[in-house]
Amino acid sequence: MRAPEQILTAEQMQAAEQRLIDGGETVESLMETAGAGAAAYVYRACGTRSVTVLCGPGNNGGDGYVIARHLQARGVEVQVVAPLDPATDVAKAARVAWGGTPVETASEAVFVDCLFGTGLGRPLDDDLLGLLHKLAEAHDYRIAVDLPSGVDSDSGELLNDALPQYDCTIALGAWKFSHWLMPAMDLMGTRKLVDIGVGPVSSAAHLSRAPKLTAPPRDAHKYSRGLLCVIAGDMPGASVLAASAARHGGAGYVKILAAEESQYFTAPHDVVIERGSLYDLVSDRRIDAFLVGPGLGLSDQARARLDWVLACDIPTVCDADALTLLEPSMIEGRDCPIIATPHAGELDRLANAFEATGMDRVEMISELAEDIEGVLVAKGPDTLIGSAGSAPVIMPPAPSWLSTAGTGDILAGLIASRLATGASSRKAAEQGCWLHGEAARIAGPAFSAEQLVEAVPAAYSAFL
Ligand SMILES: NC(=O)C1=CN([C@@H]2O[C@H](COP(=O)(O)OP(=O)(O)OC[C@H]3O[C@@H](n4cnc5c(N)ncnc54)[C@H](OP(=O)(O)O)[C@@H]3O)[C@@H](O)[C@H]2O)[C@H](O)CC1
Ligand SMILES: [K+]
Repeated sequence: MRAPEQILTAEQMQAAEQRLIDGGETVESLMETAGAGAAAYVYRACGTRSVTVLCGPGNNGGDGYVIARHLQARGVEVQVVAPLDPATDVAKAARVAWGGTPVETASEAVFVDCLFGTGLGRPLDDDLLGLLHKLAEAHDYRIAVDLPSGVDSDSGELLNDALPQYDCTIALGAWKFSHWLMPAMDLMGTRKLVDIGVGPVSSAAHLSRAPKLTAPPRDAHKYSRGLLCVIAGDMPGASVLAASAARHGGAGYVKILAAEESQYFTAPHDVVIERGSLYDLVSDRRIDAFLVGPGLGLSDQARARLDWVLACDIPTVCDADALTLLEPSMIEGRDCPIIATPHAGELDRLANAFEATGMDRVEMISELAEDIEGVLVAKGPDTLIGSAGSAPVIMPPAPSWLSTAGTGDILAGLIASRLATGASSRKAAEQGCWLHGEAARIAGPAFSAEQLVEAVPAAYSAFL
């Protein structure tokens, strides 16, 4: 069984390679499969346009010699630039099998970067970086094999300040984290994956798969579909926006719970505003989920409201100000999960509050999910979802137009709505993110938060 969405660390990739070799493959056969698969992608993208392959000293370079040989066999004119001789036996053999003579530099149509892959251990030195840029600039179509040279495979960090932008990146065997994490993600261009027989790796991270949502059963009613209560605070506008979005996320009934003395505000007619003491309002046994945080404020009253909601031990989404106020003591003794939806700044604050510091972002998200005994949605251009006891999930990139005020409130509302329908906390988080990203695609360029909300029903139908 293939696992095309799994995302492997360099170490997991090596172990998977070793299992294939233990199962009868050889490094040579793996490199041949990888190189032939990559050459097929290059040929499909570029036909017989002339190609320059930059080969490094390791097996990424080895791939490059295999690619050069396969392209030449298809009648493509190929130059190889090899600033460093092959250091591994299999790469040396690949170079011999290619049989050509490398050139110092070249200026053709297509550039194929096989300088470094998952074995990059340190920043490129100035000579190599200069050559990489010079070749990239001398070609009008740029392909990176396995990874753009200069990125760190596991973290998505760039080991050199400025690296070339690619039109296409061909991953070998499995996705690596840097294919889907910023800033490396931005260099990739379109991403392709060459299957070399790597099977499922237990506990591997994976790309989130589009959800399959359903219509309510025939005998459904608003309570059976789920009652979500959004807690209003000092700035009710954010909770109104979250509640407006939640109406379209699957829950059958959305209310806003507001303190008696809070400022007057309005909401769409199909969102009920209940005013009164929170103690009384949250005691309704029909409540299936809470959303607390959007517009909550950071006052003592806000902290008290958060404390009380968490003490109810009902599935709860904590967003925005609730993440600034959240302390470990507030979730002690809870059985029901919480879903935290921090942006980068709130993530750092949570990491300090829960002492999950000194680790890279992927580890931190998994650690924090364990600490809050729930799910953590680390929002960004590369959204990562960590959940207690499970491997991390990475969301496919969503439109950059989401970088506008209010879209965080909307995401929180959609996740909370999914939670109210009875979806598990991890599924609710993924489904909410999918609805959010699809609504953004449907809303098109330069949408406002309100237009994003209006696009959610069409987004929902995309997953039915
Ligand atoms: N995973 C698979 O299924 C397959 C992967 N393939 C390809 O193999 C590479 C990984 O190969 P590896 O040799 O481990 O790594 P690299 O090719 O990236 O290069 C490592 C060599 O480069 C040297 N190195 C590292 N950093 C630098 C640097 N900044 N400057 C100069 N030299 C550097 C390193 O030597 P050290 O000095 O660090 O000891 C290594 O010599 C993978 O990405 C795939 O492309 C297989 O082809 C097939 C299957
Ligand atoms: K490369």
